[in-house]
Formats: sequence, structure tokens, C-alpha cells
Amino acid sequence: MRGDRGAAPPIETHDLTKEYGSVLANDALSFAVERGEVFGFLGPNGAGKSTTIRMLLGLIRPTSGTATVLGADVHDEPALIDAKRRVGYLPAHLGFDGEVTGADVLEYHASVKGDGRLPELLELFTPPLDRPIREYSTGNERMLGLIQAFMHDPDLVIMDEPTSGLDPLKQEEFNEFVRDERDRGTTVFFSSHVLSEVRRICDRVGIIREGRLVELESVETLLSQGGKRVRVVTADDAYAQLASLDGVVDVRRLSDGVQFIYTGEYNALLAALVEHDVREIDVSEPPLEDVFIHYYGEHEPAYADETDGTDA
Ligand SMILES: Nc1ncnc2c1ncn2[C@@H]1O[C@H](COP(=O)(O)OP(=O)(O)OP(=O)(O)O)[C@@H](O)[C@H]1O
Repeated sequence: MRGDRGAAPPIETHDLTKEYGSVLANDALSFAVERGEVFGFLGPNGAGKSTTIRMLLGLIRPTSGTATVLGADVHDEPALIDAKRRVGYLPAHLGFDGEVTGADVLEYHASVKGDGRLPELLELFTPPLDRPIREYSTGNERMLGLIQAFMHDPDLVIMDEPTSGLDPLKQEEFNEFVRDERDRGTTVFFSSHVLSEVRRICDRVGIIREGRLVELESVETLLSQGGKRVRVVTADDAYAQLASLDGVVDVRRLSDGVQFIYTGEYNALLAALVEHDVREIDVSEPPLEDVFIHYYGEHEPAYADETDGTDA
């Protein structure tokens, strides 16, 4: 375990609230991120994740409530500036100057905060450093952002949708890297709207919806309660029978079959299916939206019956 920062959790929020005019983007969020854990901050688009992160970094001011980052209150600017030397930050929109090269960006960050871990990061993340950033793909920009977030060996890393734009192979390497970081004692807090991503690397998850924290759980608990998404294509009509099974929730009729979230016994499902002319079955992790539905039945799905959902 690194650091000697006393007992305070690396991130702690108390009734953290942000209003943009009539939009309540964060509504009295209270949670703590413990030292050495990987904490996933999950929620659909517009839920308020970036708003929280920007308040933690002191980029916007809370309307009310407060938060501490490595013990520094976000209202205490000098203390927060000092604490941020030990924080790595990957914003959602990187905003690099397109005319400078990746090497220029890293050189600048090195001069401000140090670059002790640069060589090992460059083995893992490989943006074309000698080219101007305007020529970068989204994935290359993201890799450059990841390098600058970790290069000074921070105690706490805060990332806003870190893997968006990374190809699956780089995503997997990123996952492994974050797990290794956690093992060396770094605290990692990142936002995502992809449940499958956080389930691989997070110890705990906070779910935010419409600005409110609706759940704080270990990933194990979240998944064990979240069920599976089942999609069945049948030649005959299986809707009524499947909809009546125990453990079937959020059932939708598709043009060629049925889709639902299933939390029951597989044998019971198979027994029901043998009575139908089944052409295709797909069992997968539910998209985050569906986990919300399972937990909080009042949530309105953001998509129509015939679609296969949003992100998986
Ligand atoms: N500068 C702003 N002015 C007005 N409203 C804003 C501003 N920034 C965010 N909002 C609103 O606040 C709410 C939360 O936005 P936020 O960007 O924090 O969500 P998010 O969970 O990060 O979404 P995404 O996953 O799409 O990035 C949304 O309704 C958004 O439209």
C-alpha cells in the first residue's frame, strides 16, 4: 500500500450537488472510494458522471455539498492544487492542440509533474509520438492521454470513459494494466457506461442515474443480481410462456422472437424452450440499462421494442 496520507479515503463526497440552471446534474451524491481499489462510476449518457469528475478536479464548483480528493477539500483551491500533483486525470475530451506532437505533450507534462513511469508506459501504449496530434486516430489520442495520466506515478487516477476509442486488444491490455496498478496500491476511479468493462476490473461500482447515486455495490453482487440477457428466436410464438416464467423480467417481443432478462434457474428455462421450435439462442451480460430495470423497475427504457438495446 502506497502513500502516507492518513486514514482519509482518496475520494469522499458529501451531498455533492451541481445544478446547471434547471438541470440537476448531481443530486446530493455521497460516497467514498477506498485506498487501493478500482472504483467504477457507471451510468447512462447524461447521468452526471462527467459533472462529478469535473467537480473532483476543481474544474467546476459544486452548487452545494463538498468533496475531498486525497484529503483536500475541492473548495480549498491551494490544497486541491497541491493534492492534484499526486492525481492523474484522463478527461473524456482530451483537447490536445492538434499542431503539436505527442512527444511535445509528454515533454510538457513531464516538466510540470514528472515522468518516472514513462518508459514502461510507452511499452504498453504506443501512440505515434513524432506525429502532430491532428493526425492521431481516436485510439492514439486516448493512449497518449493514458500515458500522461499515469506518467508521474500518481496515488490516485481519475478517468472519464478511459477506453472509448480503444480497439478490443488495447482495451484488454488497459484492463490488465489497471489491475496491475491496483496491485501496486494505486487508487483508480473511472466512469463508464459499459457494464462489461467495469465488471472485468472494478472492485466496486457506484451507479448514477439522473444525477442520483442509485446503487453502491461490489461488482460480484451487482452481477449476481443482474441476471443475463436472453434472446430467443423461435419459429412459433413463445412470448406468453416465456413471459410467465419465474425470473423473467423486462420481456420484449421481437419481430422473430423474445428478449428478456433472466435471473432464474437455467433448467427451468430449458424445459420451457424444448416446447418451442427454437432457431437461435443468445445469452449475454445485460447492458447497463437492463441492470437498472432489474434493480429499479420504474426506469423507462431508452429504446424501442424491436431494437437489441444500447451498449453491451
Ligand atoms: N455545461 C453544462 N451546461 C448545462 N448543462 C450541462 C452542462 N454540462 C452537463 N450538463 C447536463 O448535465 C447532465 C449531466 O451531464 P454529464 O456530462 O455530467 O453526464 P455524463 O454521465 O458524463 O454523460 P455522458 O456519459 O454522455 O458523458 C446532462 O443533462 C447534461 O446535459
